[in-house]
Amino acid sequence: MFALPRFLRFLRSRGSPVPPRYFSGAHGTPSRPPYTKRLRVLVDMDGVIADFEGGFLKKYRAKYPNEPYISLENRRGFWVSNQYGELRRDLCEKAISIWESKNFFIDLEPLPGSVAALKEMSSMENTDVFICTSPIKQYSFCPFEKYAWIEKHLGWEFVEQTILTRDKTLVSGDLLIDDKPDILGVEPNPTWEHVLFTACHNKDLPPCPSRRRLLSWNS
Ligand SMILES: O=c1ccn([C@@H]2O[C@H](COP(=O)(O)O)[C@@H](O)[C@H]2O)c(=O)[nH]1
Ligand SMILES: [Mg+2]
Repeated sequence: MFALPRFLRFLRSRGSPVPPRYFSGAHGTPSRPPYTKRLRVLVDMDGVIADFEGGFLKKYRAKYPNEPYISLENRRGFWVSNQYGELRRDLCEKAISIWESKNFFIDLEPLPGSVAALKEMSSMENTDVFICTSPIKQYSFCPFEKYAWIEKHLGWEFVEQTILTRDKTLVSGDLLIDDKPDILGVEPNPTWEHVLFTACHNKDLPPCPSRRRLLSWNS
């Protein structure tokens, strides 16, 4: 399990220079002196840099003060709507209504340390950082607000680095930092290695020796 400083050292070790014969452009000309292979890090948004779970619970309790709720301590499983539906069938729709509402995504708080960590990673030599996030299908507000959130908290330059996709397996990268335990799509062999970001809903999953975990953005 990584804490942030060790994770940053790991990134530095992954972004090491490679000899020119392994990395050249057209006609054998060097593509990017001094012959380095750049490390491409894909970073998820909800549950990794934006506090989706905390923002959801706050707005759910404000909208439905008399309904039962699930504390963050007791959250299990990636899908909030499923766990609320198991609590009581109609609560599934009530949960969905929260993130389908205007201002849900723009109002999310950054997770502690996430903004500084993204800026630090993107300033590292030979490292490209992209935000890779799945918008909800009810698209009235979510895609716009995700871009607006990124500009607000990370700056305009990160908007250029943003990928909105419902299928992350189609995006190429070296690492994908994501809180979802199973990232599936049409591509059975994505190029990236999934680093599981610890969140309230996945904290109790048994350790998996083949998968790295990042504990948080704080050291
Ligand atoms: O119960 C839920 C919980 C989350 N969502 C939405 O899924 C995506 C998750 O995106 P990631 O890029 O994997 O973080 C996000 O848009 C949530 O709003 C959901 O639909 N149901
Ligand atoms: Mg996520």
